[in-house]
Amino acid sequence: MRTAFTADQIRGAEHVLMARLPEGTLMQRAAAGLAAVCADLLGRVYGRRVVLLVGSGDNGGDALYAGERLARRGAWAGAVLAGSKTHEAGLAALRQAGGRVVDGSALDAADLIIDGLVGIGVAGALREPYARLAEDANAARAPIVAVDVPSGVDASSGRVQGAAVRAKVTVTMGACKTGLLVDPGASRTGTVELVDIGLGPYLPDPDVTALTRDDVAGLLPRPGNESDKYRRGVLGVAAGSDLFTGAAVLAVGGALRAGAGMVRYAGPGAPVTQVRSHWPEAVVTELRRPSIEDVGRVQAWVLGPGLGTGDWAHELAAEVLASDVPVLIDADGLTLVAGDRGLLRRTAPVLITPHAGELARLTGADRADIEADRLAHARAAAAELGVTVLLKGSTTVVAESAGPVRVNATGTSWLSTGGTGDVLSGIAGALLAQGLSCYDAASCGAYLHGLAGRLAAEGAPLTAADVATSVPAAIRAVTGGHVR
Ligand SMILES: NC(=O)C1=CN([C@@H]2O[C@H](COP(=O)(O)OP(=O)(O)OC[C@H]3O[C@@H](n4cnc5c(N)ncnc54)[C@H](O)[C@@H]3O)[C@@H](O)[C@H]2O)[C@@H](O)CC1
Ligand SMILES: Nc1ncnc2c1ncn2[C@@H]1O[C@H](COP(=O)(O)OP(=O)(O)O)[C@@H](O)[C@H]1O
Ligand SMILES: [K+]
Repeated sequence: MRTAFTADQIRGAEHVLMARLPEGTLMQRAAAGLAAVCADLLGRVYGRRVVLLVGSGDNGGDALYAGERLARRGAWAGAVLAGSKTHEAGLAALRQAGGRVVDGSALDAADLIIDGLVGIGVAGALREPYARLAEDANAARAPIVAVDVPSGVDASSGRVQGAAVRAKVTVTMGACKTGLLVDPGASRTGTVELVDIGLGPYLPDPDVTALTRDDVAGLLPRPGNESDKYRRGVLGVAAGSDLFTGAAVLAVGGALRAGAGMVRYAGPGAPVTQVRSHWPEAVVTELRRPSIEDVGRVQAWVLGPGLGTGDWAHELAAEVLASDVPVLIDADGLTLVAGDRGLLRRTAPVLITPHAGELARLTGADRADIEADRLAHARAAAAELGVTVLLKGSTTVVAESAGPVRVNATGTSWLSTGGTGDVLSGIAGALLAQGLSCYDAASCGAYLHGLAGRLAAEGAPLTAADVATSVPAAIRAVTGGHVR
């Protein structure tokens, strides 16, 4: 499990550790790790031009001491001093090693730029001259190594409020910061390299986690020798309408590929015809009235993709939500719930899978605000509605009212095409039906969906149906595909 922490959590741990060590020890550990990553990136250090962007805090100190180390190995090291004050001991060390103070024009001829403007001590958007220096560094041809976090990215949320450095590598000290895993910050971060400064024993429970391949392999249900289709878990899918037939086909497809023992599809005539012709494996009930009475037993429901939002859909949603099994609510199901919160009053678990626009409809928050601070909004919605929230988008996050938020890192922007969300609801629904909790079904579902997207795309456009087709390959990639 990967873990990440807020700036406050890191500061708290650093405080305890620092009290036990001689002054300056942590900064030297940080600078040594930073210089090693820079040297790797440069290949040859001797004679290369390294420009340090140095802010007024300890982040600038890290950069100066790393510059000192590179200068001792023969690099040309020039520090641009951006703040009203400078880490004096660090600057003296740099000078001692042959480094110098330069102005921003040195960025143009740099082979490598070290961003030590600000780290976890920053509040709000970058001020001048930091903001302009961040933009000049982005415009230069040299790669940027960010110290701790790319300056301009909020370490605790991933929020970017103005100019921000776009790093090739972020060398983060002690532990990963939440903002490095969540967009928009994550897309400024490049590769994350963690430098161990001995913080581990002093860290609290993480703010966010990200499942690794091994975690997912451990969580995914597999049929045992005694399994049959009912014991593996039957998923009901209430989706599709005469207007939207594709959503039903895609949700059922995602569910079948993700290992449901059986999928029972329930809907009106037009999607029924489509689901039957695409998926002979599904057991289909054509609904003449909005009732699930004749559908048969299921262990979980997916409710909403393409369902419509009229009275018929509302009645069907009420019936599904009156059942005593977990329900995943997506798409039109979310619009229905937004108009009638009372539908959520139930004792069995609920997993909602909105994109930012759907969450905005549910909570009244502004869509742009949700995209700017996904974690806070997902957490708040989970607490307010009493459900598990999987918030889709460039970074998918899974939140419950308490505990760490799970962030998914497997996605690809090729997934931003119509219908891929319907496939995700089928995948996560199938995992719910197989007995995973909402939290695990959502986070494993997002992991497999993202990976299936990557496998389907291979750097070119994909369709939602391609994503469903690639789910078994994604599962094989996760589990090692043992033949039993
Ligand atoms: N505390 C520790 O034990 C360690 C800290 N380390 C480094 O220290 C960093 C934190 O250092 P600091 O707490 O000094 O904070 P930073 O260096 O991150 O930033 C604080 C400075 O930035 C200025 N500032 C704040 N908001 C700004 C804005 N919007 N625009 C421009 N300037 C702004 C402040 O006036 C202050 O001088 C970490 O990110 C890490 O790089 C490492 O040396 C490892 C050990
Ligand atoms: N830029 C992106 N990077 C990674 N994944 C993305 C991106 N944009 C969208 N996605 C993913 O694609 C899917 C789109 O779902 P959704 O918005 O519900 O579309 P639809 O309703 O058409 O199915 C979600 O899983 C989302 O996380
Ligand atoms: K930085």
